[in-house]
Formats: sequence, C-alpha cells, structure tokens
Amino acid sequence: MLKLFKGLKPYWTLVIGVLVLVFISTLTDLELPDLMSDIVDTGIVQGDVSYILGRGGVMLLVALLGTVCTILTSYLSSKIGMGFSRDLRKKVFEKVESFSLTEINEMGTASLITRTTNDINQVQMVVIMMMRMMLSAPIMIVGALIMALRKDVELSKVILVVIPIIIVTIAIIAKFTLPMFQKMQNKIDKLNLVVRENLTGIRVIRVFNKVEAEQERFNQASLEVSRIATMANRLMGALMPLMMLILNLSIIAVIWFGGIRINDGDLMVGDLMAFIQYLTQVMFSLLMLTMMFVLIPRAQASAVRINEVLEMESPIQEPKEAIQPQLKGYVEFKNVSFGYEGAEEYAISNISFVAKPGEVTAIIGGTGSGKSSILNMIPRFYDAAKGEVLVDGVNVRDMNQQELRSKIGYVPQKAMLFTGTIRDNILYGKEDATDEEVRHALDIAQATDFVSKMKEGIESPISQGGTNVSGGQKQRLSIARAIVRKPEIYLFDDSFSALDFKTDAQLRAALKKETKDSTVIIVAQRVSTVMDATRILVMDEGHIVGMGTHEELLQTNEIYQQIVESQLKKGEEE
Ligand SMILES: Nc1ncnc2c1ncn2[C@@H]1O[C@H](COP(=O)(O)OP(=O)(O)OP(=O)(O)O)[C@@H](O)[C@H]1O
Repeated sequence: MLKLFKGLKPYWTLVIGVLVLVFISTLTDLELPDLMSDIVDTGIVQGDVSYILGRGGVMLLVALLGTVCTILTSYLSSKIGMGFSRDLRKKVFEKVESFSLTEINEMGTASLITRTTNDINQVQMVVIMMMRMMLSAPIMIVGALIMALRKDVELSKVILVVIPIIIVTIAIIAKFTLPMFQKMQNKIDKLNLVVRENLTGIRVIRVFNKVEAEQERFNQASLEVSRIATMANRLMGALMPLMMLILNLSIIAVIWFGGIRINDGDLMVGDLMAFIQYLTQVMFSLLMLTMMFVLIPRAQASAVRINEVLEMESPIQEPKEAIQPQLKGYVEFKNVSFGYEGAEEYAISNISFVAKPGEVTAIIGGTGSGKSSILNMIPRFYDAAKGEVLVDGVNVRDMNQQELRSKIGYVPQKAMLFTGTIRDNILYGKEDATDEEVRHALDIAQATDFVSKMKEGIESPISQGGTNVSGGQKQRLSIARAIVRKPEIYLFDDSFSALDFKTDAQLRAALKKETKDSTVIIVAQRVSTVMDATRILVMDEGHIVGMGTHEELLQTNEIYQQIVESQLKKGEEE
C-alpha cells in the first residue's frame, strides 16, 4: 500500500495542514479534563464562582478551537482522499487501456472493474482514516497516559494493567477477521462476474429458460459475499461490547481504588473525574487504532490487487526507436506462429503470405481454424511467438503503435458500437470527417437506406452496445466507420456474415471501387464473399493448406473443394 501512497505527493501541503490540525485538536481534547478537574477541585471546593466562570470560559474556548480543527480536518482529509482516488483511478484505467488482449483475458473484465472501483474506494477510505487517526490516536494515548500519571501515579497502574488486556483482545479478533476481509474482495469479484454475464447475456438466458438457474447462481454468489461479510462483521461487532466491558470494569476499578485514595486524602475528586476521562480517551484511541488496523489489511488486499494491475507489463510495448516505414499498404507474414496464453498448441503455425495495395486477400476455413488470429496479429493485438509480421516492410514490433493502427481500418467479427449518435460512431473512424465523407462511407457500407429511414437520420441515437439496430445494420455501421478512415489496409473479420446475399454482393461491389488502392484482407465463411479475391488462403487447424485464386484452388485444393461443395449443397453459391 505504501507504493500507492506515493500518489499523495501532489497533496503534501494539504496533508501537513491536516496533521497540524489533528495535532491541535488532540491537544485540546487532552486539555479539557484538566480544566474540568481545576473547576471541581478549586472552584467548587472553595465555592469560588468567578474562578468557575473564568475556567469555564477557557474550557469553552478550548472546546471551540478543537471543534473548528476537527471540522477543517474532515474537510481537508476528504478533499485529499477524493483527489488521491481520482488520480489512482485514472492511472489504473490508463494502464488497463494499454493492456493487450492477453492481460485483459488473464485478469478478467469483471475483476478489472472491481479493481478500478471498489478496491480503490477501500484504499481511499484508509487514506482518509489514516490522516484523521494515525496521528491523533498515538498522541492521545501517550498524552492521556502522561496526564493520568500527573494526576496520580498509583492509580495509573490500573491503566497499565488494562492496556495489555485490550491489545490481546484486539489482536485475537484481528487475527480471525483479516483473512476474511481478504476473501471478501475475491467473492465480490465473483458476484460482479455473475451480474455482468447476466446483464450481457439476458436474451440467451431467457430463451434457454435459464432465468431460475441464473438466479440461483446469483444467489449463491451473493450468499457467499454476505456469509463471509457477516462472519467478519460479527467478530468485529463483538469488539465494541468487549471494549465497553473492559472500559466499564476498569472505571469501576478506578473509582474503587480512587475512592480509597480520596478517603486517605491522597487524591482530589476533580482529579479522579479527570482520570476517568483520560482512561476513556486511552481506550477509545486504542479502539480507533484497532479499526485502522482492521481497515488497513482490508485495504492492503485491495492495494495488492490495484498494484497487480499497475505492475502488469504488457509484452506489447512501444519500440525504443520506432522505424518509419517507407512503403504503403504492404502486409507480409514470414513464418508466423502464435499460441494463446495457456493453450498447449499454436492457434496458427508457420503462416507466410504477402498482401499488396490493390489486392484482396481472403482467408477461408472452418471455425476455429485460426482465421481471426491471423488478422489479430496485424494491428498487434497479439505478438507473434515465432516469425515476423511486417507492415509496410517494417516489423510491427518496431513501429509506433499509433502509427501502425492509423494505417488500419478494422471491422471486428462482433460489431461494436458506442453510445452516441450514428454520426458519432462513424466519426470514431476519423474525428474530423466532413458530413460528405460520413454520407459517402454510409453509402459504400449500404447503410444509407436504413439510416435515412430512421427518425433523425445520422443524428439518430445508438443505445448502449448498439442494441437498437439489427445485427446486419450494426455490421454495416461498423464497416462505414472503417471506410471513413480511408485506411491503407482494410481488415474485415467475417464482417459480412450478418448481411443477406444481395447486400453482401452490393457492398463488395461498392467496396471494390473504394478500396482499389488499398490492401484488403477479408476473413470469411462464404465462398461467394471470397471468390473474386486476388488470393485465397485456405486455413485448416492453424495451417495454410492452400493458397491461390478461386479457380486454382477449385482445381487443386481438396479442402477448398469440400468447402465449396458443402455451400453449393446448401444453395449458397451465387
Ligand atoms: N482469446 C483466446 N484465448 C484462447 N484461445 C483462443 C482465443 N481466441 C481463439 N482461441 C483459439 O484459437 C484457435 C483459433 O481461433 P480463431 O478465432 O482464430 O479461429 P477462426 O478461424 O477465426 O474461427 P471462427 O471462424 O469461428 O471465428 C481456436 O482453437 C480457438 O479456440
């Protein structure tokens, strides 16, 4: 957690301000019982009203000063805490943004969300508490002990006996609760995961009649969180009554022994009253420290989880010296192999091909044969385990990532739209695109027709995840987003699958003109989509098993023949 505290650096003047305020308010708390004992022992005993009023006035002023300091402490510490967590959230978010897909898969989306929200809140809470209590509690304990000793050394022995008892009690309870709080964070992760899956998969859940099963899964996850939270809080809850019991017993002891000493003339009533207050202050400060020590390990568990994110280094880093490519639109794979984290075999092996401007390279093959994996290597979503991926003659590892990606117009397999209008979504491809360019891109993507039928045209809103447009419409908008960039390299990852044959053909015809100077790489399932390609790569179990034009492959490649045949049978050939 100390590492995270470095984030307090920009607030150091405010932190010092808080510490000074805390120091003053603690001193005022320590002064009040002393003033009270003066009033009792001198003012009341001697019946001196003016002394009582005078000391009472001082008491009021001291209390007022303490109150002002406490209010300011609360204000400033909250301000620091909020600023600290805002900075940390930004840092974590930026780090997550820099992750490759491997790290995101490894951590899990749900866990990353919990880490960015709940875990940071835990640390923030401790930062605030620490500023308020870390200094005041020890000063209060030491100060109250000194004041108590000043009042009566003999009676102070009671405090010296009580303190170890309190510390042992606290230690025993903390020993059991701390691991529980650690576990609780993991259970919250799990709960978040279930909620997320349920919200995103609501249609599938309903149509497969799994609502009850999912509710059961949710209840189970929720039960686990509440079970462990209840257990931990029950133990914590026992702490307060236990402390009160110890406090009350020690007050009885103080009154008992104090009474004897007053009787013997060794102690005054006002001093005994002040003594009891000091005892209470010591006990409550210890309790506060305990609370801190419960919160700290809990926040420590969160801090570890946050640091895991901050320290995770994506293997995909910017090169030390980026090489400026001289060519335009060249993609080359040289004996590339790649496997996903944890998988025993490579998803693609020994892939070699060259794609040039003005050419269309199509990749066809069965599901899971590695088609998308090939595409994913080009924008450097993943790095090759063996071999080289070259874009414009430069290894993608040696290229500035932003420059590399600015060359690419990528249409993912699962169309992804963002909340905003249709125009906003298209502008995502090119921020400064003119209306003319947006309309042209929609035209090519065969989207003009349905967009113009929408009430507000290109200003029509797209709801979260693009749920208010159909699958095929979503695909067309995400194609338009790539077209508006006028990129050197187009990557279509099975992006025509939700289109009917007619729209698919129209779109490809329009695209042909638009992309005549660009390099196009298309992953597809349908033979009709790839027939006109300059070259077709036939994939099978991660290997290229054939490369050539439609006609060549039809003559020579058995797997391609099988694909064509199976689609002809279904009447899908044009
Ligand atoms: N994120 C991932 N983590 C682990 N394995 C993966 C991941 N993505 C894909 N794979 C595996 O890699 C192999 C190739 O997957 P890829 O997505 O490239 O196939 P594909 O030919 O595009 O399939 P489809 O046509 O079904 O989209 C598959 O065996 C798949 O199980």
